[in-house]
Amino acid sequence: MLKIESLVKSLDGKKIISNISFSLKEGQIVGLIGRNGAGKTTLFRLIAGEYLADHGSVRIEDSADFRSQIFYLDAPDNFTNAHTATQLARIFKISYPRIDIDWFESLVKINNLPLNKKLSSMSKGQRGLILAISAITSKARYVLLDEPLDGLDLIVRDQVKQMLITAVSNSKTSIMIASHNLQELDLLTDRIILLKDGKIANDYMPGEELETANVAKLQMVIEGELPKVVIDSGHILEKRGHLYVVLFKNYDSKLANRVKRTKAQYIEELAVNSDDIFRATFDEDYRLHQAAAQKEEKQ
Ligand SMILES: Nc1ncnc2c1ncn2[C@@H]1O[C@H](COP(=O)(O)OP(=O)(O)OP(=O)(O)O)[C@@H](O)[C@H]1O
Repeated sequence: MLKIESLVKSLDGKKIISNISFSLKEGQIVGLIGRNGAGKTTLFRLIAGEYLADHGSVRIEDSADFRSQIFYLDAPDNFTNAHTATQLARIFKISYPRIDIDWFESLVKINNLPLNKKLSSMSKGQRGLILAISAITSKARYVLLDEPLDGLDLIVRDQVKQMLITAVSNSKTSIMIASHNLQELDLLTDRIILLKDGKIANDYMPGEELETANVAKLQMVIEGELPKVVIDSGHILEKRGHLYVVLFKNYDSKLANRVKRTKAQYIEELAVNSDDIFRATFDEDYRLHQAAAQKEEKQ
């Protein structure tokens, strides 16, 4: 198990990671989400040992061989581009001595990718596939991937996802994926960690968010004026005629009663997903933005 305990990191005098603790179990795919600049890459760099933490620790229980157990490519384009797939596998062997080069080469071939062409002359999707193949065949127990599916077409994304799922189910690998594609993460991951203000704001299993996040998504039919509770505490996600989909955070029994007492003709609770959790977590950012826009309008 990879144990992260009380990690703290400041950059340029600003606290980016502020007391983060969690463990990564074997055989899990974990999503890491947060707004731009939330500290996802910084956290990966700390876990991979590229940054020294100001405080706290990253440990792998039952292993002293730390480096070869964590696969992380920081800004992969920088060095991988200058090499062919065959060369890369041999370079990776220095850091990951257990890399299975035969398996690497067979996966490259199965995916119709060239072994002897520099990555710089491949497309983004082809490079993405080669990096996913490298991560899996490295035999590192913990794989950290920053936006691995970004910019890849649907078919390549499915191929990468298939490889990641096979890797965790066939071995003791554990994969952590930083991504802004929350819908994709909901379907791919066993667990999602949401960063806000340098801390873990939520840690949940997709599909079970409702119990942990206290967020409700209601489909409501409202004719006439919008009820005050919807304006004050809700976030309207959709409107089609009189049909509204409204998100509520901190949805406790008091708020539920206020909603029930409205003149809505029909109310139905819908399943909550990570997009909803994310919006609810950053609700104040919307409201600040709205207030600033209104102020601008008045001037
Ligand atoms: N080398 C650095 N020196 C100073 N500040 C940095 C450095 N790297 C990152 N930061 C700052 O740390 C914060 C977190 O950056 P980080 O790249 O970890 O965020 P992120 O969650 O990965 O963002 P994104 O989703 O946009 O990729 C940002 O405010 C960024 O400006």
